[in-house]
Amino acid sequence: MSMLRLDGVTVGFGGRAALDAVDLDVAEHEIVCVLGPSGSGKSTLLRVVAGLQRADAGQVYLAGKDQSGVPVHRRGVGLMFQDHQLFPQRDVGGNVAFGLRMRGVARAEAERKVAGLLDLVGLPGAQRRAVAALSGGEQQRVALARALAPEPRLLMLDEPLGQLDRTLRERLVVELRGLFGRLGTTVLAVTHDQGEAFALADRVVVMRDGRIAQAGSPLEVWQRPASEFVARFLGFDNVVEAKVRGERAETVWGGIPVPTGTPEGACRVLVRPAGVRFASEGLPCVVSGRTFRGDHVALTLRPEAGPELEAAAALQTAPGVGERMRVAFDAAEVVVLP
Ligand SMILES: Nc1ncnc2c1ncn2[C@@H]1O[C@H](COP(=O)(O)OP(=O)(O)OP(=O)(O)O)[C@@H](O)[C@H]1O
Repeated sequence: MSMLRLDGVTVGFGGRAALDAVDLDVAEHEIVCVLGPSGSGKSTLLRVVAGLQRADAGQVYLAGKDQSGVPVHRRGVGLMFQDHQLFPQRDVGGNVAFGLRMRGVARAEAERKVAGLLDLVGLPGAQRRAVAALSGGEQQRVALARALAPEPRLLMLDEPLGQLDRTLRERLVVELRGLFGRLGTTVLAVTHDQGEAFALADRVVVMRDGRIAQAGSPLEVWQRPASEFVARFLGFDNVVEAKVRGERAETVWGGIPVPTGTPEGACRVLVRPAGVRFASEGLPCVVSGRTFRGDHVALTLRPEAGPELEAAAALQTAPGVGERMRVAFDAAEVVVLP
């Protein structure tokens, strides 16, 4: 069943569409991450679903019911914002219990629930701790427990891990995915960090100028970016003008193999860095940059002609800046862009 459905939702600010006829379905128990550059409409999307922002056109449905005119507190959605907005004067328990007390849950029941949630987010027994004395990551967990407490049918997260350092984010993202899976929570999260989105989501939605540029599983979007915009947003910059003839695309980098059935004629072609292979014959290049990436070395190659190329090399054998080599392209890593 569809937990959330947006049908042609449009929101305009001063003649400009922050959301432009957006259609989106989120299934029950699904985790959907919305990605996109600054100003693409991600926060507006969350706000319109929460009821904090009115749609100029289109409908929002929650569990099949049109939400037009339904106020925020009656939508049954949980919200967690970037700056997690904990109440500094309340202790951890008071913060997590907030939504429960608002709903008139009895004290003993609320206390039992708070204890369970704190266990769940990895802060067992933290009820009486002062919020101000917690680390950023601990505060984030408290905010999450608070958002989960009323058992929202849809949990919405706006840059949930935004202010945390990378190591903590990478750990929390794994924990969150596990937690949502165990609870069966339906999640709509917004982030500008693609690593976070790809690690958390069952499905990613890439936005551009108020529209959905692509939606699909992390693997689909990663392997088959639907446009040059999505490809570059994901950090793939090996894009070149091409003319397809048969199973080859002629480019300034020379011939690039393309999948059988690719339409003939002009297009643009993306070669993922993994598909740029050192070869005895092929395009002559000079290494112009070299960046250590932990498990590999990212190389920038300057070819004889055309834009620079990015390649990945093994740590032990990566060439140095200034070295000359030839490269060939692997068909499996080539994507033909419309
Ligand atoms: N209350 C508002 N009044 C006027 N314009 C707004 C308002 N809220 C958003 N906008 C505009 O709508 C567009 C989309 O904004 P939105 O905050 O949804 O983008 P975003 O993708 O969440 O960006 P960011 O990643 O920077 O948070 C932007 O051009 C923004 O300036």
